[in-house]
Amino acid sequence: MKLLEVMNGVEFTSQKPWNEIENTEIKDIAYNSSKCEDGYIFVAIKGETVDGHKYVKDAYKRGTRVFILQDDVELGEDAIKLFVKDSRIALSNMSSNYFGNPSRELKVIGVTGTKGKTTITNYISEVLNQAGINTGVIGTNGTFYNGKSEKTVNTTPESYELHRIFRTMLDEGVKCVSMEVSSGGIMMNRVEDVNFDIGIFSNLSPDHIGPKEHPTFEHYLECKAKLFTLCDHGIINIDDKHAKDIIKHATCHIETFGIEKDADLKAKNIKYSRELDSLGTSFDVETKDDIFNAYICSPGTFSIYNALAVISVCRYLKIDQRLMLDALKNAKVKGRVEVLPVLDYATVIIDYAHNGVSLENILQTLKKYDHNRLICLFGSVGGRTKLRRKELGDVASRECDLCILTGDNPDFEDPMDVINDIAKSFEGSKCEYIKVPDREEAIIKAIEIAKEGDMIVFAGKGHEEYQLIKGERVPFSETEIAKKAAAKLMESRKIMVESL
Ligand SMILES: CC(=O)N[C@H]1[C@@H](OP(=O)(O)OP(=O)(O)OC[C@H]2O[C@@H](n3ccc(=O)[nH]c3=O)[C@H](O)[C@@H]2O)O[C@H](CO)[C@@H](O)[C@@H]1O[C@H](C)C(=O)N[C@@H](C)C(=O)N[C@H](CCC(=O)O)C(=O)O
Ligand SMILES: Nc1ncnc2c1ncn2[C@@H]1O[C@H](COP(=O)(O)OP(=O)(O)OP(=O)(O)O)[C@@H](O)[C@H]1O
Repeated sequence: MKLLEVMNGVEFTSQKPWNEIENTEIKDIAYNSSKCEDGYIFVAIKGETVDGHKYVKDAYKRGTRVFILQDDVELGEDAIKLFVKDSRIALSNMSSNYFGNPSRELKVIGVTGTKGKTTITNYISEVLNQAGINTGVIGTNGTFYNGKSEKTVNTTPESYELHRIFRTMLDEGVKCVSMEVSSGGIMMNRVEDVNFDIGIFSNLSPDHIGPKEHPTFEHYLECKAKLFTLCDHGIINIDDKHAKDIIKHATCHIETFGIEKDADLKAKNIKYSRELDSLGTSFDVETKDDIFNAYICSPGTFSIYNALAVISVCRYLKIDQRLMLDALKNAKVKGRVEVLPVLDYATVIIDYAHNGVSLENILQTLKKYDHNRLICLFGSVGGRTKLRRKELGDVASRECDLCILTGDNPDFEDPMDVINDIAKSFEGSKCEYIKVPDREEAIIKAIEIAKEGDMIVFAGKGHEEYQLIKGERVPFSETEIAKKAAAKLMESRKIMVESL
């Protein structure tokens, strides 16, 4: 490919004459020097940890001769240096060009917000696929299309990976992509050149504020709001207290959904139901010219908000209403309020809630269903802010009858130290608690102590199939452990009954 085709739309200056740049062909783009070889362009990014300009010489040694730079670096005479104002923005533009601007040929739906991104993107894909629109997903749980999957390092991949994935999906017949748009992804210009058709805002609360992330809450909000300058049609949760701020920044057409405030799509007459393998919610959806009933096999108010976002998308894309409602009825997301039908006398749920806000949401939601005790098994990640431990402990000790404090990705920290931090929240609380640092033992304990009508939540790990211990991802499946423990328990009870 010609270098100039890749640079289309990127402003740059160079130390080389135009004819030399014009005649240069390139094989590929790399933003990590270790991937560089002859024929590549190396994009030097000033990172959060290191300055990519440090690795320019390494890329040169590997045979690369074309460089995108913000600062000058001394190199051999044969190097072509293209100077840009911002390497990340240049990488985004170049990646889109290199892969043939695939997002322009796809319908791209971006979902942003503090909570609900993974759930909404996956619901959209399930519903659209069932309606016959081949839809792929990109987000925290990975990349999925046509039954294939790929792991992602970031919720919103780096621009080069993103456009590569779009290209592959497009070549394999995908028509629509439902993707999570993190504030970090927007801050790092990963989605700058994505042609979004629809943007969705779920909600906003303080998160990702700190070193290497957002300096302030306002910055976090502005990053989220930027999505609504990159899309044609914005779908906004009007009940969120920051909806107005998001709309204020938007340049796209806006449509709203909600439960409390006036909205283009409003849920009413909410009813909850509890089955062995699901916690369901039924509600009426009212628009200015229609009213219909919807059912989802997921509990609580936040699930209704997620469903309203999906219904808004389907209406915008003119999906048949019957098809949409049928698909929504069965839509499930791994590790998001996932009911494990392992015990026939108690409800066991796996959920990804790992901060105060989401744990409070799920626990308060579950309390709305008939239950005996509300039991929560949780921990908090090692080596990170102690504030999260306090938030989680405060919420769980307030909302639950019993908590099992355990390990959750302890990494290099002793899980007991994390547990002891969390336990401080239980001083003076009516909620009982036990400490079981090994998460597998904790799950077995939870299954053993379950009584008729109990509601038990394993919070924090959600879809994760590992436990992070001393820098290593050790395979770990909550589902498998719970299944085995329940089967063993049932077997021992059967033996006891038979021996009577
Ligand atoms: C702190 C942070 O955000 N880091 C992200 C960032 O890496 P970075 O800029 O820090 O990279 P760096 O390590 O400083 O290196 C700078 C440059 O030198 C290059 N390099 C480095 C070493 C070498 O030998 N050769 C070389 O060329 C690197 O490839 C890079 O281009 O850019 C990388 C590529 O886009 C990301 O993978 C990486 O995400 C890390 C893994 C991360 O944890 N990010 C989190 C904060 C994040 O982005 N989270 C959001 C979700 C949260 C939200 O809602 O905001 C997400 O979308 O995942
Ligand atoms: N709309 C929502 N509002 C509040 N909480 C939600 C919502 N949807 C899901 N949750 C809760 O938050 C947890 C994470 O949900 P989900 O993974 O969909 O959000 P996310 O935005 O992708 O989060 P993260 O950035 O942490 O990956 C769920 O397990 C559930 O407990």
